Amino acid sequence: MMESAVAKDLLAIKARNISKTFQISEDSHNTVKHRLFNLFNPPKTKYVPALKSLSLEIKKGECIGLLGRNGSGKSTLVKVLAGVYPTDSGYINIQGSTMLMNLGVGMSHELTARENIYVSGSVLGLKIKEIDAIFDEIVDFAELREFIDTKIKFFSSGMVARLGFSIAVKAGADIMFLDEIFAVGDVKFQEKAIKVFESSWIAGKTVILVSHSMDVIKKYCSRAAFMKNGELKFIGDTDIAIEMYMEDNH
Ligand SMILES: Nc1ncnc2c1ncn2[C@@H]1O[C@H](COP(=O)(O)OP(=O)(O)OP(=O)(O)O)[C@@H](O)[C@H]1O
Repeated sequence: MMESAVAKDLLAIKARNISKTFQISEDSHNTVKHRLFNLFNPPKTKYVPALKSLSLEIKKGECIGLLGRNGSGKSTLVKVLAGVYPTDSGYINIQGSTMLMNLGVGMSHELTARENIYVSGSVLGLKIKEIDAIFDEIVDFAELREFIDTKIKFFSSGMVARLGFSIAVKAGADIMFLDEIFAVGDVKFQEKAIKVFESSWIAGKTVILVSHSMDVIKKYCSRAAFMKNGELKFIGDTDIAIEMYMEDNH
């Protein structure tokens, strides 16, 4: 067995041989006629192997980039590591609290901004009193005070994303999975978001950054991983990972 190169207490994430396959049922029997003629021919099940026996180690305090073409498995990987999806097989060890951020995910559109702050905070493990204490900061950061009691189904997508970002900024976690977050809000909000990202996340947390922006990956990541068809093809030097990704795009 290969021994870990890094002492266990220095690792934030250790994953060994993790796999995830999605099952999709392809129901082509949409019409009554189709159904009648296909009574004995059930819908087909398709299997999508999104992660194929993948292993990686991420050190505490690292900012690591995750590259790969659409559908290569990046979002599935961060969701599995953040505990959103179970794996089919393999082993994952996470040291610290985790938070997954992507645009608007986890928000309930039938609830108001206020209610969403409390629900999201609870999901992140905060007690009601702890949410009370950061509530105003979240609302101010998101610049959504006048809409605080509005159901978020009436928000623009940028407003929903701002709310999600602000909750993540104020609630925080040891390990942040950031899936294409730099597209949040308008330019003014983006500048504010980058400032927070640089001062409190890059400086003090473990960050896994999914981005199609090579400039962002180059600027912040000490290492990067390249994925293709559910496999981790490379993890290491950022420039090499970027080169592999660029080649895969040709
Ligand atoms: N919930 C799901 N149910 C079924 N299949 C899924 C699901 N989520 C992802 N997949 C499939 O798994 C594969 C990997 O998808 P994933 O979203 O992880 O890719 P990605 O690298 O994040 O892509 P993108 O750059 O477009 O965000 C794709 O083939 C996708 O169709």
